[in-house]
Amino acid sequence: MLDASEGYVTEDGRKIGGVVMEMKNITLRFGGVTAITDISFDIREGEIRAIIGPNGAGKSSMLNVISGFYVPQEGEVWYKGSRRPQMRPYEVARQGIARTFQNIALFEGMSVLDNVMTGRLTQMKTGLLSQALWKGKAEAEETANRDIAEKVIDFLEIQHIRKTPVSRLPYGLKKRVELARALAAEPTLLLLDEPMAGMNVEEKEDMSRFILDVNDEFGTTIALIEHDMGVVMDLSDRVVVMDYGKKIGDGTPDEVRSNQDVIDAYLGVSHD
Ligand SMILES: Nc1ncnc2c1ncn2[C@@H]1O[C@H](COP(=O)(O)OP(=O)(O)OP(=O)(O)O)[C@@H](O)[C@H]1O
Repeated sequence: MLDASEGYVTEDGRKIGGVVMEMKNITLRFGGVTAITDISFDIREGEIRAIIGPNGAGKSSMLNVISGFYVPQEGEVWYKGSRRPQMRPYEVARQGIARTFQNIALFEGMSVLDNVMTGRLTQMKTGLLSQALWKGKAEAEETANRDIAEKVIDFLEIQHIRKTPVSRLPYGLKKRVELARALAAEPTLLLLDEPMAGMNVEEKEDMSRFILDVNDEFGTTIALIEHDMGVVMDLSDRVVVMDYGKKIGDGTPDEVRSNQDVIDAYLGVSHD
């Protein structure tokens, strides 16, 4: 089992640090529907952590609790060693948590570069008033933000489309632009909601490589939901398995693969 309090070393030699986020006994209800029942798990620094489970298991709801979009009726969210008080999603984003969405949420009429720049908004320090009063300061911040956006664009190999309106891009590239926008916020924790959904094999391979490269190059901790089991098992260091709102498995891909509850609930059935 991988539960050493100071972290662990992965099979491929990457050092995983201490706990960066901890969900403690989370219960989330929508009226009479209990989407999440008493779930606890942690996410460690530098880790790629997957949340899997059949349709309706509560995975997106859990991601929405992490990102502050939903407030659970019970339980505690701990981030960087402190209990997180109730916060609005933009405040959570300011704390270094960025996300992508299951259904692409980009500004279709805007260029790739401008979309990626919107990822900097949560990090901007200069308000409108000081922008008016201190033009120089605002310009310096704009330049710094643009530099970060360009760096991310280079890293994800989308320079050639930086001026192209998003509406003209194929699906796989839109997903990559969404990843770029999330990365532009320089997050500590990156949440990916089905990053490969709807992609062909080649696009999935590209996306997997970029996720691994982001983790490796920037040390970004990543939590992701994904249905493609091959992808999940290849990418992830540890996997949480949910079923009907409950946690039925938690461990390395090998541990999860051989867990009978998981096999019964999920792995024996095709969800593509
Ligand atoms: N906003 C909501 N209002 C009411 N019920 C909801 C809401 N969001 C989710 N649910 C319910 O909570 C349960 C968990 O849904 P959730 O979308 O979190 O599952 P999921 O594992 O992400 O599913 P999928 O793989 O299909 O995306 C489902 O029964 C769903 O109908």
